[in-house]
Amino acid sequence: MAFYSRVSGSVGMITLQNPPVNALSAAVRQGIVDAMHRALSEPEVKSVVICGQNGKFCGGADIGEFGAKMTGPPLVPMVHLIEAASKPVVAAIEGIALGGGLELALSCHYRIAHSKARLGFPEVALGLLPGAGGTQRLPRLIGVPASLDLITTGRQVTAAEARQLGIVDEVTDLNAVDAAVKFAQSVADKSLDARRISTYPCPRPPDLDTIFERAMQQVRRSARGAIAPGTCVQAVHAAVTLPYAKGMERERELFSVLFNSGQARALQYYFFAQRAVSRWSTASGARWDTSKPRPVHKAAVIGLGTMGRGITVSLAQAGFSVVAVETQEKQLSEAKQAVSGMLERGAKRRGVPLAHDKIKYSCSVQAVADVDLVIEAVFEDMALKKTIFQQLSAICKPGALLCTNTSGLDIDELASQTQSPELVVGMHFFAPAHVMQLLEVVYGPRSSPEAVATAMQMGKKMGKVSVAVGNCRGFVGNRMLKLYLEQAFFLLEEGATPEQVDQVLEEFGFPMGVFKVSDLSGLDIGWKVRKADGLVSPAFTGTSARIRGGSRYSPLGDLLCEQGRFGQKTGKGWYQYDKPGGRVAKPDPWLFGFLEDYRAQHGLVARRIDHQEVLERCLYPLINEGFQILQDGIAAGPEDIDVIYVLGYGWPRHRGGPMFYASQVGLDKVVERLEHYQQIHPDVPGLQPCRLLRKLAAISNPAIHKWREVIQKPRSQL
Ligand SMILES: CC(C)(COP(=O)(O)OP(=O)(O)OC[C@H]1O[C@@H](n2cnc3c(N)ncnc32)[C@H](O)[C@@H]1OP(=O)(O)O)[C@@H](O)C(=O)NCCC(=O)NCCSC(=O)C[C@@H](O)CCCCCCCCCCCCC(=O)O
Repeated sequence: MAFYSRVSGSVGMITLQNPPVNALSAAVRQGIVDAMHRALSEPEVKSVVICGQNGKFCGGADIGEFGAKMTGPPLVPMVHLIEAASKPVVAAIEGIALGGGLELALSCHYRIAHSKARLGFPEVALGLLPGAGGTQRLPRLIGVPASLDLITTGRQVTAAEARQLGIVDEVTDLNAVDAAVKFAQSVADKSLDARRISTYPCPRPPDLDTIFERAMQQVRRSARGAIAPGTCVQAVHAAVTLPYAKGMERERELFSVLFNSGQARALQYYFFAQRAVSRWSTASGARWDTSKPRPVHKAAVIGLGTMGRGITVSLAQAGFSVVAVETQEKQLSEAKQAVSGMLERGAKRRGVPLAHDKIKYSCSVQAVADVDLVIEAVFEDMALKKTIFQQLSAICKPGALLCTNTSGLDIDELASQTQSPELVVGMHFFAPAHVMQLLEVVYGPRSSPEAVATAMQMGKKMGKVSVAVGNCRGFVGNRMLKLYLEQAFFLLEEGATPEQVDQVLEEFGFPMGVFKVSDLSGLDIGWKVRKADGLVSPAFTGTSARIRGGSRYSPLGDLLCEQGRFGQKTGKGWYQYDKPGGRVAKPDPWLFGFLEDYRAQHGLVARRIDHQEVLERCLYPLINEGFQILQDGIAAGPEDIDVIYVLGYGWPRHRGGPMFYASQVGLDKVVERLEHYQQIHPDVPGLQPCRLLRKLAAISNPAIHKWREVIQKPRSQL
């Protein structure tokens, strides 16, 4: 709701009250409309201030209302009522003015912001455009180029930048509401003729066409199939080419297209999913709200390869004291240099002080004796990790949390090397660890709720989105990825090329197709894992070359590695590059010949494989594995999987994540297509729809938020 009061005798004060972000729910809109009418009708009131409770002006329209039938006064007439008011209205912006919140502020005649406030139009990230006049008022106020930047990217600006752009009239370090009240008194009798933004002419720079062409090209390049950014450009175009009223009609039309799109549904689902994962639970019932994290002041990182360096930077930037350990002298000095460079670049980019003094380097594991938490980040080698965990258990102080950055090894096996297995959890960072937002927090059967809570909180402090997952090979992300990679290899055996498969996946919205990603991360990584698993051996020849454990296996990746083709780093992989370390992937005629010979050798006949098959074969087995993961209780809900895939694996956000995508395709359709492919490839177990998927499909596609009711309670793991 919105609360009306009178201050200093002549100022009507409207306070938005809808915690936590004062979103413009039906009740808030009704409250504002009622309060405006009251303020306008009271003769003693000479001016009005609009502010938000608890230091937050307004987080915009209530996204939770978008799925249901709209009630209450609509937003557009509400902002028109404010702008048309005969008494000056001043917005007192504290904390945030986002989306509809900024539109509300733009309908006021003046805007006073606190210096710590952030302003912006994040609608594009929800698959929308500012639909309450934002696309028409902002260009009139600050011009087309700056408006295009803010509206198409969703970039939020500080109060200082907002002042520079002309969005706010004054910035204060003091109480913004008090400042707004004083300001409102000072303008009480001033004419409002020049204060109604909708009456301003929209500036028309001479190179207008070029500006819009460039904006369109820019959004096409970065949007990867998302429709909202381009539609935002069209809406801003209307502000320049149409009178205000017509521009508003066009904004409404374009908003309606986006509002009713699947992409908006996906992005809004994702918005809530990303927040839902912080309310974690484990298979045994440990929960975020009943588990207390331990205090962590000092942390250690063991192993300063690429991952260890990124984790060190991330910890130091989050304010933790870090002991960074690398036993090889040469590696240690290289790491010091690399970490310094990363910190300097980070400080410059984020405008924060350097965090060099947070880090102490050592080449002895003994240096971690007094830390509260250790993150082991050595090679993916179980024997080595076990030795380190034995050492850590002996060296670390009682109660220290022992974490591993393994990307898929058994947490419990590592825990069993220590005296306190309840203090062992996985903290699986994604490369580059100081940049990527995702953290999989992996609990083993013996990890304590307190240990999980501590790792989850550490992740949050490091600016990560932490997702709690159970212990299994590959955890959630890499376990599902295995099925995706496997199908990509099979498609090559059957006649596809890496370019074809990658193109289909990139058109779907992945930033890079599976083969380009493989070249980037290095083919040798998977090869080492397969070798350790006993899948690579000269013994597998003839008819057994393409079978492991009774199931179909493609040795294509192994064969490339045997040729020294490890991807970008060697200048050759699934593609060729102009030099080792080169970045631009080019089709490689050698590979086509290699694939032909391979097929001939194994009696495979290449066939034409269409776009749809590539997509379904790559995505549906991955999705099916996601259902298996839910069935096994490894992830608590579909949101966990979707967040992992969007933040860790480049799944296009406007498709919501693999589980949301499946819900949109229709679970019965996914089952039907998997069964179809399984009939053709009976030797591929990943094509067999799992029990949970079949069960959900059979009860006619329940909405994704209902799936948890169907997922059976798995057996206790803690
Ligand atoms: C605000 C934040 C920056 C705060 O971040 P912080 O980290 O502090 O906290 P959290 O992110 O964890 O959030 C806390 C809590 O609050 C929930 N929440 C946040 N914002 C909203 C919101 N806007 N609505 C609802 N709930 C919100 C959040 O979910 C958390 O709760 P949870 O229980 O999930 O943990 C940060 O939260 C943030 O960035 N928020 C999003 C801000 C945003 O995107 N704002 C824009 C919203 S969209 C909008 O404003 C649209 C407008 O332009 C105009 C729309 C016109 C409307 C017309 C509607 C007509 C409909 C019919 C049309 C039909 C068309 C046709 O068919 O013709």
